[in-house]
Amino acid sequence: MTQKVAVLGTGKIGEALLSGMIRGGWAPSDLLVTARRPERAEQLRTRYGVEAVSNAEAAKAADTLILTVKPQDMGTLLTELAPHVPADRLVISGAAGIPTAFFEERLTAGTPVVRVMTNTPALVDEAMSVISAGTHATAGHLTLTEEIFSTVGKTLRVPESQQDAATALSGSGPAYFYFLVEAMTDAGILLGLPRDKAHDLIVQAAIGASVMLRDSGEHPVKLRENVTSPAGTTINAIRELENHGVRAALIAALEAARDRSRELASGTGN
Ligand SMILES: NC(=O)C1=CN([C@@H]2O[C@H](COP(=O)(O)OP(=O)(O)OC[C@H]3O[C@@H](n4cnc5c(N)ncnc54)[C@H](OP(=O)(O)O)[C@@H]3O)[C@@H](O)[C@H]2O)C=CC1
Ligand SMILES: O=C(O)[C@@H]1CCC=N1
Repeated sequence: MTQKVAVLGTGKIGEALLSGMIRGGWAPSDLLVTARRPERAEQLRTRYGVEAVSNAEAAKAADTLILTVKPQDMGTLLTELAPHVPADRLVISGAAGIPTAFFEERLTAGTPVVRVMTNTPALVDEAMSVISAGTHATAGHLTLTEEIFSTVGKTLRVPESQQDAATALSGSGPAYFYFLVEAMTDAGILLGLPRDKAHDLIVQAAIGASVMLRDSGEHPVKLRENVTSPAGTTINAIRELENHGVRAALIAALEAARDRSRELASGTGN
């Protein structure tokens, strides 16, 4: 039986997933989208050849509903949606922080819910999508969720108790790397390089390091040691990073992201 999937609240993450599913072979006729603004609905129709419908219509017509609104908008969306969602629908949440229990409390008793934290590299099919089952989600629901999200990259199942940590590491993760690239490009400017060249040097270093991290099978410490020659240049840089507490700053930063994910659990943003 063909599965019909609806993406509700098709913003950045919803569109990244939608486009990935189409690249992955899903027929646009099996996909529905919803948007808050008519011009956004029209944009999605034109770009992807999908039907844009109301949230209520999506709930009635699709077997699987993927909710990709901001955590602060999830309560309002669920209030609108709940009367229209039969208990045999699979509901997938892509929102940070909000536990599956939040959905289960608001939807018809027994509705299967799966929580997913993906990231923006979905746009280039290099996402990491971290998946957890709610109380009523079966192995089949998890497999279907993996099928959908594997169109945009890798997937990983974790217990829901690890989702806030996963959000801090991989949901927000790309932003930390962009931040580092931005800072190191500034360093290049300080050292007298033109901005475009500094950007290219750092981005290629990041790509090379990423591929080695993924493919070499070596521990990051070993890879770093291989770059760090005795009395060489790298150890001078590493000493400054340690002097400035960069390791401690990163640990504190990810802990703060994990804490914010926990705060978002209420669906109010507070
Ligand atoms: N950005 C990221 O890197 C990641 C985000 N996430 C999660 O994904 C979710 C979406 O984030 P993101 O894509 O960045 O946010 P966006 O604001 O880009 O997308 C959310 C979309 O939902 C629409 N919307 C809000 N309420 C409704 C409604 N009632 N009916 C229909 N559409 C509605 C918004 O419309 P309008 O355009 O009018 O505001 C917007 O287009 C969040 O929950 C976030 O936690 C997860 C992983 C990574
Ligand atoms: O910053 C956020 O809240 C979202 C969730 C993970 C990445 N972006």
